Amino acid sequence: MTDSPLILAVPSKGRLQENAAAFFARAGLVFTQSRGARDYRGTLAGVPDVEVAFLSASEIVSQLSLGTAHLGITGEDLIREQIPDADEAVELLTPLGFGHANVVVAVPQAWIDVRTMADLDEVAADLRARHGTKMRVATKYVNLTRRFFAEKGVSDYRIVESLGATEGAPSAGSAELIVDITTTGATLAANALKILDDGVMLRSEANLVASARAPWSERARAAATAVLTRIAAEEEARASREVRAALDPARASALLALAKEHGASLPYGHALGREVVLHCRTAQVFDIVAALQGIGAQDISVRAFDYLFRPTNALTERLLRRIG
Ligand SMILES: Nc1ncnc2c1ncn2[C@@H]1O[C@H](COP(=O)(O)OP(=O)(O)OP(=O)(O)O)[C@@H](O)[C@H]1O
Ligand SMILES: O=P(O)(O)OC[C@H]1O[C@H](OP(=O)(O)OP(=O)(O)O)[C@H](O)[C@@H]1O
Ligand SMILES: [Mg+2]
Repeated sequence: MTDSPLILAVPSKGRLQENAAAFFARAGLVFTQSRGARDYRGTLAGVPDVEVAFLSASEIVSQLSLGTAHLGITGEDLIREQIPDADEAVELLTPLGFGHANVVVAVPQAWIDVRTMADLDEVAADLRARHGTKMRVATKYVNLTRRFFAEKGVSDYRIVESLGATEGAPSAGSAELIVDITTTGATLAANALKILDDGVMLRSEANLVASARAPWSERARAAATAVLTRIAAEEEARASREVRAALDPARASALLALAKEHGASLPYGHALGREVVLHCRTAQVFDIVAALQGIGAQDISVRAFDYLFRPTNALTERLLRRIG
């Protein structure tokens, strides 16, 4: 255990799979499934001490929670639903910009007077009075639903656990309303359901998640640092540009002021003769070019990077802060 490798859990199916593989590929991290396609374990080409586990998004959450995986990619909705003490068990290192979906409370469109969570109290009272039954909520997000309904002060209801086709429950007569995940809203619309005005329980997306309970051996830490450093260097590269120009060395102080004003850096110094090299935020490029022209710079070029390695990065720092 003291020398265990890093276990990296990645989605093997479903919506997150392709995006997750593309995310690692961008950072030059390529999975190899050594013993054929039916093998649900793999490695990362060129990165030692990493074992890749191919699992469902929900299984990834279980393993992060138990500490049988160190790092994983999964949806925040599943983290919040499946781990009661999520903030103790895991650290969300960074949202990944894909797998966006909202967990929502939806009711039949035909309920024209029901618009907010508070209106559900009346629905519940009405059901009780007329039929002597409890209002039923179909969902697989049992824990998120209990927490959210309690926060909103709605208590007179019963959960009907649903493992698929949740949106069909109201028309099938197995529940009055639902809690489910939605992206485009097409499935809700197809089932004549509407989201309550204050019924968005969680805005979820895929996250890179670290387990606080996994055995973080020296080997696992070093491997995680190698992986996170590459991911961070690729993100930093996309957010940055290099600007080069020819500039009269006598304009050095104007150059320093320009760099400061635009939040750019002069990584190789500002007194190297006529050639100047700036690193800046991608969004600042054209402002900086104009400013450089303004102080007499010539032959200005702008380049993108594949990777940009800084002395430290937010991902590694966040992990190390958490696991000590
Ligand atoms: N429109 C969407 N519907 C469902 N999940 C989505 C959607 N968009 C993104 N996700 C994210 O993807 C995660 C996994 O969902 P997905 O349906 O791909 O998994 P799955 O492997 O099919 O699991 P299951 O069989 O339990 O649905 C969700 O928990 C959520 O975080
Ligand atoms: O808002 P939309 O874009 O219509 O997406 C929402 C639907 O997608 C998911 O189902 P999925 O296709 O994953 O099938 P599943 O329920 O079997 O997982 C989810 O459970 C919703 O039913
Ligand atoms: Mg699904």
